[in-house]
Amino acid sequence: MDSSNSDDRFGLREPFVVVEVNEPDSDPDTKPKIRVSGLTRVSNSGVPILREVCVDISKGLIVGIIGPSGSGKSTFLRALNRLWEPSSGSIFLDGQDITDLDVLSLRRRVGMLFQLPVLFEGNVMDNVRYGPNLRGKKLQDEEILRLLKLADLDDTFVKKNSNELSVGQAQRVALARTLANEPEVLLLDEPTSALDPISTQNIEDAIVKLKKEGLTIVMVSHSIKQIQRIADMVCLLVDGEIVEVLEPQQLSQAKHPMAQRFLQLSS
Ligand SMILES: Nc1ncnc2c1ncn2[C@@H]1O[C@H](COP(=O)(O)OP(=O)(O)OP(=O)(O)O)[C@@H](O)[C@H]1O
Repeated sequence: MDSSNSDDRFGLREPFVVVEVNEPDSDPDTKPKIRVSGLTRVSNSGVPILREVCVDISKGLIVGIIGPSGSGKSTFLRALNRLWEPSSGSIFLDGQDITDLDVLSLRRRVGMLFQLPVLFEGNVMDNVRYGPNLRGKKLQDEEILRLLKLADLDDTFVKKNSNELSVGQAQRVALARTLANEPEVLLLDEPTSALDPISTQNIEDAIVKLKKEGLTIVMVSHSIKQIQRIADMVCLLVDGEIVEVLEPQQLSQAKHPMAQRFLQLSS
């Protein structure tokens, strides 16, 4: 692992941080799952929100994104499935510029779970079936139950109306709905912020299980402990820049002053 800020082997501009080094033009299987290069967002009023963020994310890792409120974590995550277009910079999925992909197919491959879940009208089953239905695939009942179980919901939820659910339950249905699309990458924006400790643990277990099945997971979390429990690598985002990439157990060794302060106050 190299967390250098000055690696120019890929011709990328600084600041450049790699979660895992991959040689250029290497075998497609060892290319980064996601490459973010010079990603910049400037607000309509001219304020920089993301500043030339560069990062490689290897397949099958859980990458935690942490940082102070307003540092750009959600904005970064949303860029990965084109919920906004960058002011400059590029994002590659398996080596392909995501702007060359059809947005719907990108969002099937790169599923996102938002901080506040939004469910469609209808019952839980309708919600879980939605994505596959769009592609002409009818999910069998057993598959729906499997997805709900993975998201820590028992089969009594199948027929519940989506407007009868608590925020935590809706969040878990949203997770099952996202998984129904068989994504390759899962973007999680504080996925357990509305959950009790037992559900949190079950969802963390599910995230680790999904990783073992080969999913690449990028997760924003305010919980350092959670990141230490499940992430393989952590990107520290401060004021729109990834200032450090560390292994979770090395967080106390962060050198950036704002990162140090944030970590001290968070632990
Ligand atoms: N659509 C937008 N237009 C203008 N500014 C925005 C927009 N969305 C976000 N911002 C600003 O960009 C900055 C980063 O926001 P973002 O939500 O990405 O931060 P965050 O690190 O996820 O914060 P939190 O931890 O509080 O969720 C903030 O200053 C926010 O006010």
